[in-house]
Amino acid sequence: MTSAQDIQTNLSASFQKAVSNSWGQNLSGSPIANFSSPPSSWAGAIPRRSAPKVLKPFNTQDIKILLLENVNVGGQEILRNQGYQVEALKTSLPEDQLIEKIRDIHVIGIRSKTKLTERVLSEAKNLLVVGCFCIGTNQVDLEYAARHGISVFNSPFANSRSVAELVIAEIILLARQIGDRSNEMHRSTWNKVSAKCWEIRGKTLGIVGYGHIGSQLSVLAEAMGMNVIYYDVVTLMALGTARQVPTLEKLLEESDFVTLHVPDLPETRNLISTTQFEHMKNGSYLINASRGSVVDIPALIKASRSGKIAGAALDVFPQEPAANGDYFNSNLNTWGDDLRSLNNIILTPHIGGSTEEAQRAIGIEVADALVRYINQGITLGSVNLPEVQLRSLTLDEPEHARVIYIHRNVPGVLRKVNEILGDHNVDKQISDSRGDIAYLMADISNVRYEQIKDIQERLEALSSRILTRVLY
Ligand SMILES: NC(=O)c1ccc[n+]([C@@H]2O[C@H](COP(=O)([O-])OP(=O)(O)OC[C@H]3O[C@@H](n4cnc5c(N)ncnc54)[C@H](O)[C@@H]3O)[C@@H](O)[C@H]2O)c1
Ligand SMILES: O=C(O)[C@H](O)COP(=O)(O)O
Repeated sequence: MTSAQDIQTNLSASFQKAVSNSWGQNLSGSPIANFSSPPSSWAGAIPRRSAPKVLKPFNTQDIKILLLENVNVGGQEILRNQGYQVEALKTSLPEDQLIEKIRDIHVIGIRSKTKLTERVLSEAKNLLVVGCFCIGTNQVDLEYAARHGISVFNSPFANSRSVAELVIAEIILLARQIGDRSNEMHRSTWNKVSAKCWEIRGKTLGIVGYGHIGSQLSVLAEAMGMNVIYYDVVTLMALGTARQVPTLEKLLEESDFVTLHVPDLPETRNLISTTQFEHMKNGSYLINASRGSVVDIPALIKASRSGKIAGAALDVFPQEPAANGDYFNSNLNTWGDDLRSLNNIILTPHIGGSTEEAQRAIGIEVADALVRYINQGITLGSVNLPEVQLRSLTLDEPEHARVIYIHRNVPGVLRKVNEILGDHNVDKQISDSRGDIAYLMADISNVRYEQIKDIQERLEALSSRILTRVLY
């Protein structure tokens, strides 16, 4: 039988590249399964009569994963238990170091700090998949990734509750000026005041962005006796007695507390700036735990100095340091010192989602999605590729192959693909598209190793190809 090594050696230049994307190039083990003798990663592992065991493709120990920004150990364990090579770092990396590392890896796991720009991704020749171990995906060039067949996953809501709880705490802290009182006590000053300190009962909370976090917050705030209004670009069902208002201006004019829960988008940059502060009630409060780009910080400083707003809580900033340490100063940004000098401004280092519960849940959710994608090509939950799934093949189904063909969504591709696959026994096939990109998954039975090579070569030769993988 032809070995995987032999096949790789004989490949044409273009096929070499394709195989690299489907695990072969630079990997020491077999690029695709040997159908007569299964890979060592699963050979002999399962008693014949046990529940069907999902097939693992290739030698999983050949998969190189880089995890940045202190990804939770629960997630790390899931990946290590697959046999993948996992390097986990506690911080993000400067761009030059990131580029150096990303050249060699198949999978990268990041949080909100690591910027996977076109410049960085264009160096990532072997990269198949990105795991954002957080909610936000604005730090990744999703379109570039999709055009190069790199799937991106995130955890859409595992830290929503943690953020909502932080905001509830901040509403009370701001209303009672707790940050200032605590700072004074730390400097040994006793300053017992009640002027401009309020209960939150009966006050109006204005939520901008009524998604996972905003709606969760709505329920908690109402339970504490607040009136809740919200503004969102889409019409959404109100929870409890909350009420959607038609414009941002209306929300700003009615609210005692304004809290922001929108994604970072071109339309949300500086969503709250000088004009919006003018619309806010005198002596109201602003909370931002969404993205630093959403608030115009110099305008906030002005609104705070003039007494227009009575306080603010900021968890996110336009520039944030890559690691923990003494960084929040004017070396990082021009306004850091001004912010620190203001009264009743609570500053936290992007910890909205930083709880044990949230980080563990995110770690597990994203690591599971990565394993499903690496081992089975399943894109459920992908934020930039079509979501496609076929059931897992088992050891009871020998001589099967799963073909994955990511391609440009242009007319006539399916006919050409099926001319290639049609010579074989295609058990199942599914295809879906998202904008310009389409994802096809087909399970083929009674297929020999040599035939797989032929299928892969022919798919690779199609002009629509972005990436071909053959699993099992
Ligand atoms: N501080 C943290 O640690 C932390 C943690 C989690 C999430 N976040 C940030 O919070 C954001 C919101 O999270 P989520 O899970 O609630 O997101 P989500 O996608 O569930 O909800 C966002 C809502 O904002 C709305 N929206 C979009 N553009 C808008 C606009 N211009 N005006 C008004 N509404 C608009 C959307 O329609 C949606 O309902 C995330 O994108 C992320 O950037 C921060
Ligand atoms: O997008 C998110 O989930 C939050 O901003 C949290 O990001 P982090 O994982 O970097 O703390």
